[in-house]
Parts: sequence; C-alpha cells; structure tokens
Amino acid sequence: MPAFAANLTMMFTEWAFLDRFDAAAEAGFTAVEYLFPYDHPPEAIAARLERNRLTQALFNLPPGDWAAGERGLAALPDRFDAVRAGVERALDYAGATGCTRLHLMAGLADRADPAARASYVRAVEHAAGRLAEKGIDLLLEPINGRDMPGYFLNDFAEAETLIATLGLANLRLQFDVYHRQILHGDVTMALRRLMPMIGHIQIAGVPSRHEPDGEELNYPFLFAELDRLGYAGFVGCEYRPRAGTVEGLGWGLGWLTPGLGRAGFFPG
Ligand SMILES: O=C(O)C(=O)[C@@H](O)CO
Ligand SMILES: [Mg+2]
Repeated sequence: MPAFAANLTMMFTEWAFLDRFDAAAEAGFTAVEYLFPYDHPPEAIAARLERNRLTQALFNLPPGDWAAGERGLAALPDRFDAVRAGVERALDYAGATGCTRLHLMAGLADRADPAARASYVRAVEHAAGRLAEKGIDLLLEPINGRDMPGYFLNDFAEAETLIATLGLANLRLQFDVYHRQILHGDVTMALRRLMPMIGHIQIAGVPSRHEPDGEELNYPFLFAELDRLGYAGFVGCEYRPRAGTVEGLGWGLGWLTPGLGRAGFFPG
C-alpha cells in the first residue's frame, strides 16, 4: 500500500500554512511535503509535525527569487554562492524536521549551453556532498515545459544519465508521474526501469493537475504497480484540488484513514 504525503503547497490551501499540517493529519495523511518552508521558523514546522505525528517526506532547497521568476539556481553559472548558502539553510530545516530528502531545482537555462551544464553538475555535486554528510538524499526532478517554460531539466533520460554518470550514493530521481506523462508517457515501463534510482514519487491527474482520479492515467493500477515493484518511499500528492481539498479525497478512500489525526479539527 503506497504511503501518501499531502503536498501542503497545493493541498489544504483553505488553511493557513501551519494549520495545513493539522488538516492533513485529520484527513488521514501520515506524511507531508511542500515546496518551501522558509517563510516559517524551523521550530514552528517541527512542532506541527510532532503534534500530528507526521513525517516530513520532502521539501525543496531555496529556489532563488521565486516571486521574480527564478525556478532554482543550480544551472545558473553566476549563482553558485547562493546555491551553497541555500544548501546550508535547507540543512537547518531538514535537521529540525527530520527530513531525509531534498529536491534541488535546476533553474531556467538552456540545456544545450555548456556553461549551464557545468554549473548544474557543480551544484549537484556540492549539494549531494553536503547532504551525504547528514544522511540526506538529494533529488533531481524533470519538469515539463508547459508548466515551467525554459526549465533546464526537462527530460527524464537526461536526469537518468546524469544520476548514473555521477554515481553518487545519495543522488536520486524524483519521479513526478504528472511530468513524466506529459513529457514522455510510458509511465509504467519507466517506473519499472528507473525504480532502482527513484527516491521520491509524486502524482496528479493529467492533464488537469487535479485529483488523481481519472483522465489519462489509471492510478489504482499504478499504485498496485508500485507495490509490485516494492517501492517503499512516499507518494507525494502534488495536485490542485478541483473544489475543496477534503471533498476531493474520494480517490484515496481505502488508502487514507481520516480521523486519525487531531480529533475535531474540522469545523462543523
Ligand atoms: O513542480 C513540481 O512538480 C515540483 O515537484 C516542485 O517541487 C518544483 O516546483
Ligand atoms: Mg513534482
């Protein structure tokens, strides 16, 4: 049975960020992920995890100036100092929250540009090295260009080759089924082949990025496939609910156990 993590950047947005931890636990999740924790002190996040007995499955290293359009810094040749500082900042949060997986965003850059490639490899090697000292995995995620035009890492084969070539024990693939389906399709065969290097999986309906309950993909089949493949990691629910988050959890009946979290959290 897959272990689902609620993505608190996209789900439970009816609540303030810190209250989303309570809401996710109440809805039956035992783990959470989100893009960035940096607007809140690490101790505040740790307290919410602890009181809800939630596991912090994943978050992203600092991406640069998100509001100004930056989507990671790793492939940007003049931003290595910021990458290095971001790694240290993320490690503070990982230490406080017990998180053992961090995603390094590549940034907007041309994949064919040798300077961008060299910068990306340098950033990945640096981040993986620092994270390894703390027993943390570094994840790389191919992202489709419709959602993120100009994103450097927009190809699964590219990520696979890089991870295999660098051969770093804590460098792993973040397999977002939504991006995979849009970029290349052939989801099941890719899961089977890439499973040895997969460190985290994310899901959403395709093409809407709503609940994983229909459209192009047969998620019950994919969840069973993950069990058949012996996947023991988390499955991050990185989708935007069509209407209410709780109202849209029907797809998870049978996998989630609502009410295990803090009793009476939901009003009414
Ligand atoms: O967009 C995604 O997909 C993610 O997983 C994010 O972490 C990157 O923005
Ligand atoms: Mg993703």
